[in-house]
Formats: sequence, structure tokens, C-alpha cells
Amino acid sequence: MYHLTIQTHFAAAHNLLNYDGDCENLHGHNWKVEVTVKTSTLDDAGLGIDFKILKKKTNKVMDFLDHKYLNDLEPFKGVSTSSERISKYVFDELVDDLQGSGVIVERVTVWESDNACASYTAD
Ligand SMILES: Nc1nc2c(c(=O)[nH]1)N=C([C@H](O)[C@H](O)COP(=O)(O)OP(=O)(O)OP(=O)(O)O)CN2
Ligand SMILES: [Zn+2]
Repeated sequence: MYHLTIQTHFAAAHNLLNYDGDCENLHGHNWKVEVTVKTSTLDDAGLGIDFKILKKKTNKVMDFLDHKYLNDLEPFKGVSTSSERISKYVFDELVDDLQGSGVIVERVTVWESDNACASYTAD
């Protein structure tokens, strides 16, 4: 199995719900997003999926999040916009987009700072 990883980022504002601390107040992050996919097959160029294509698909999701107040976005209505929730959202969007391509989304990791991240995987 081949495992391919790309990184991208977005900047946004959010606040946690039901959280007793500073993070319940409006604040922002420059989130780094890491996507890992897997595939057992390669194309004629020896690629599992072109990094450019994977980045383009991921950046479509980033465009939806970038420079937004995440709590106002439909997918996060009424829930706390934690890095956990963001990682699952990005994961689900990529699963939809890569349906039928033979490329499996393995993991999405969302870093909200240099030293804290959350990941979502299928299992
Ligand atoms: N499991 C999670 N814990 C926390 C999340 C999260 O998404 N998942 N998010 C937050 C807040 O968004 C908050 O902005 C982060 O706060 P904190 O970790 O305190 O970040 P700092 O940069 O202020 O870190 P310091 O090391 O304390 O300076 C909180 N928890
Ligand atoms: Zn935060």
C-alpha cells in the first residue's frame, strides 16, 4: 500500500461551546491541515494520485473555511468547532470527492498550533 501526504492551511475565527475557559471567547487560529491517503495502484506516471490534484481537492475545502467564523458555517451549526470536528469535516468532504477513484482517505490531521493537533480516521 502507498501512503501519500499533503499539507495545506487556512485561517479562521471560532469559539468553543460548553467550554469553561478562554477558548469560549471569539479567537482565531492559522490551522495547518495534513491529509494522508492510501492506494495500492499507481498510474502510468508512477503516481498514486498527483499531489497537485490532492492539494486542489483539499484546498476546495480550505476555501470554504478560510477567513470565516466557523461557528456560523452550516456544517458546524450548534456544535463546538474543535479541531476534532474540523478534522472530521475535512475527512468527510474528501471521502465524497475521492469516491470511486481508488484512493482512500486515511487520516486528516488539523494543527491549531505548533504543538496541538487532532486527527480523524475511518476506524
Ligand atoms: N482537544 C481539544 N482541546 C482544545 C481545542 C480543540 O480543538 N481540541 N481547542 C482549544 C481552543 O481552540 C484554544 O484556542 C486553544 O487553546 P490553547 O491550547 O490554550 O492554545 P494556546 O495557544 O493558548 O496554548 P498555550 O500553550 O496555553 O499558550 C482548546 N483546547
Ligand atoms: Zn481555538
